[in-house]
Amino acid sequence: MSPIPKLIQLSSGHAFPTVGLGTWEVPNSATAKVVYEALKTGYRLIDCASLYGNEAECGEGISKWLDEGNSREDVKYTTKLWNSENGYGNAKRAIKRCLEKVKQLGYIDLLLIHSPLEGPKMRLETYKAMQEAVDEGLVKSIGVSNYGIKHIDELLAWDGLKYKPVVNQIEISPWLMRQELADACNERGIEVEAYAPLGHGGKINDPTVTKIAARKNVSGAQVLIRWSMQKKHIPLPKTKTVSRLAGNLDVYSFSLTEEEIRELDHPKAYEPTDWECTDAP
Ligand SMILES: NC(=O)C1=CN([C@@H]2O[C@H](COP(=O)(O)OP(=O)(O)OC[C@H]3O[C@@H](n4cnc5c(N)ncnc54)[C@H](OP(=O)(O)O)[C@@H]3O)[C@@H](O)[C@H]2O)C=CC1
Ligand SMILES: O=C1Nc2ccccc2C1=O
Repeated sequence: MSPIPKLIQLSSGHAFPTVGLGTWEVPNSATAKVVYEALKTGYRLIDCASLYGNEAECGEGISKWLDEGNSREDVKYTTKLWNSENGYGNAKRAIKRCLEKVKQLGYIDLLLIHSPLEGPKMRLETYKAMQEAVDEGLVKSIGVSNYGIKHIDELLAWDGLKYKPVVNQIEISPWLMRQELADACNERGIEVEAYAPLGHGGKINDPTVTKIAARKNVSGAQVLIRWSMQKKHIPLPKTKTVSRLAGNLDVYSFSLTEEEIRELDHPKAYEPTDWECTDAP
């Protein structure tokens, strides 16, 4: 297969890394160091959310790396508006709060609506505030998370749409393939970001994963991250363990065969590890 590039271009025109670091449940006391070490290791995408409570610490880790002479354009920082931050005025205030937490960065690269759960009116009002944040230069690109096809099509059909969502961040792994949703995103020019690509850590020691990992002389985590990349997702593996960072990013120099991909695929499985709201009304 042809090599997977380190960067792709989003529909907003901005470059975006093909693997990122998840930061959910990274303790506040560890976040700045993990993020800084991740950037030194070569990560260029940090995924956070107002829900996670460690936005300021992510900003601290990124700033430390920038202070060493690195370029702001080379790192992408994502955050997400939580359900309670939906609604036009509410979202406007929340966006300011998000930016205030990482003010050294100057802007947010990618802002997502965390879920569709608040219903059609709130979803579109929130998105209106997000679009205005792009116009105000607070945010570079906007997108959605946990959206099903009907939520995406609602947004694409909205007469107020000015900036298409660049990504849909959803849980996808070999045990939750969501092929129809992923295909629909791709057909609409929306990149799929894969959260919980390691099954929240629970699939790293799966027997098939372990067998393939041994054959390739890589770790189980690397096999799962590479599976995600070969499905054209942008995986967001999380680790709070500095010694695991390098391995989880060392996923560009080997590839899985079509046969190995087939062995890993579980198209009939349905094993979400977090929440499920792609089917919300
Ligand atoms: N938009 C949304 O609704 C959601 C978004 N997300 C995003 O996706 C990210 C990733 O998902 P997450 O649920 O955290 O789960 P992951 O699938 O990334 O798994 C993380 C777990 O795997 C462990 N792990 C990581 N690397 C290795 C390794 N090389 N060897 C052994 N164990 C390893 C981690 O342990 P340790 O940390 O102890 O090293 C942790 O327990 C989140 O952090 C968040 O940024 C996640 C859920 C929902
Ligand atoms: O990373 C996350 N873990 C979660 C668990 C429940 C709801 C949202 C999330 C996240 O965004």
